[in-house]
Amino acid sequence: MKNQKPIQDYYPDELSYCYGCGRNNEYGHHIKSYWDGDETVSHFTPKEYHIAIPGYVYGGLLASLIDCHGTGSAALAAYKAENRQPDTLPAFRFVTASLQVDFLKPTPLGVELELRGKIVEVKGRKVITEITVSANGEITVKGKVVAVQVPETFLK
Ligand SMILES: CCCCCCCC(=O)SCCNC(=O)CCNC(=O)[C@H](O)C(C)(C)COP(=O)(O)OP(=O)(O)OC[C@H]1O[C@@H](n2cnc3c(N)ncnc32)[C@H](O)[C@@H]1OP(=O)(O)O
Repeated sequence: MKNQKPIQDYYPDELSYCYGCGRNNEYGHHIKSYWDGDETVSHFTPKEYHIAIPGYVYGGLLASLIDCHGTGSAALAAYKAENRQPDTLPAFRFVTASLQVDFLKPTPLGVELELRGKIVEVKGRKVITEITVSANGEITVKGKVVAVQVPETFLK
């Protein structure tokens, strides 16, 4: 992970406005995803206004983190499957087809969260990942993301 550029920093400017991961969205979360061995990793510290009930993180935010770490992990996995670097062409860009989230325990506010992704399947235009969210070393949320390469028709 050291000295690695996050996959989102390879997205072109016009695809970098996503609320979850777009570096050009001043209101967004700016999620960054990296390889850590065979897993992907991302860190995020919720703000105090990302609150559900006092002391705990809002579930919609947690789903959003899983969503964008999932699509970022999908892009990382697609390059790896072709043994290519992320600055090579053709570029892999993914959108979310399906997002499943299980909230196992309340997620405490005020600490850094760690997201870890496992690549479950890389098949054709589709990548499936399983993502966990941990707080204080304990998994509080699990998710599954089906990401599909952005069709040409999506890009205006
Ligand atoms: C680059 C910066 C991106 C940042 C992204 C951030 C994350 C987001 O929030 S993206 C926004 C939310 N997502 C969307 O708006 C997507 C809307 N949906 C779509 O555009 C389309 O349904 C799309 C592109 C996902 C899939 O359509 P299409 O390209 O026709 O896929 P299609 O050929 O039918 O299916 C491809 C594979 O995906 C699977 N798949 C498609 N949809 C789903 C689904 N909902 N659930 C499970 N699997 C699915 C298919 O079964 C198929 O798998 P297989 O190859 O094994 O048969």
